Amino acid sequence: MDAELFPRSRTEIAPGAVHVPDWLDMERQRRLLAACRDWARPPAGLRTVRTPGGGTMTARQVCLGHHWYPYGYAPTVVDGDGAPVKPFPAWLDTLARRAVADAAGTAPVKGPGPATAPGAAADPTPDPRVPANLHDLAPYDIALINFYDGDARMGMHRDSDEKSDAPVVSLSLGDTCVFRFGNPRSRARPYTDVELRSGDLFVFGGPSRQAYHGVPRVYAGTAPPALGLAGRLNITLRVSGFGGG
Ligand SMILES: O=C(O)CCC(=O)C(=O)O
Ligand SMILES: [Fe+2]
Repeated sequence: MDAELFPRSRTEIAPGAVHVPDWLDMERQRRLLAACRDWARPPAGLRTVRTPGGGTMTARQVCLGHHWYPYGYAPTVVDGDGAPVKPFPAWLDTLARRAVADAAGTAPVKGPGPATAPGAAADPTPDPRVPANLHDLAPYDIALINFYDGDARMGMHRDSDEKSDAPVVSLSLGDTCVFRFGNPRSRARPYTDVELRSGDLFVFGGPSRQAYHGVPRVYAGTAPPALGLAGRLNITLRVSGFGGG
């Protein structure tokens, strides 16, 4: 869409942390946005997250599969309306596996393959582009969907409440942000600031699975007009490792 002076390309930001620009085309972005709008509805919809210190997170959030709250997971919205968390659909697991394969650079094809309609049953046949070892990964079963509007941002943190070291898959829709990706030891430098735009994929696993990361800035009004979203949505897909579903 943009005529870039320097085209954006797949980049390894840190060991095991890969940025794949423009992974979702506009049609897939629209479908994912429509799904997010459904998930955001009550019950168990978009909520403001309160932190134990008495503060609130500026990004509002909705979860699928397992409900995240600071700092753990529950089957119901224990810090909200108490409703059961919405189910994690099989098509998001398929999408996450394709994302991991594409980010690893083991799959020649860019993009998530045939569009999978939200709500559609997952295709049971293995995707030939997904390397065999990915089929051994436990299913992705958690989605955290963060909505950033106004001055929303997210402080440096680790995704450490899961019991699996499977890579975290992050998809961005809407406004461009600065995604700060650091190291597993501290919130401080070294870190790298990456611009995440609508449709971009970011995967972090391996030695970067426990790296600190955050969103210091969102550029309001930068979403592609064709998407029809004011603000930014981020969808992070994770493997719980909790066992027993
Ligand atoms: O919004 C983002 O890009 C990051 C979200 C995130 O780090 C999280 O939900 O744990
Ligand atoms: Fe995170």
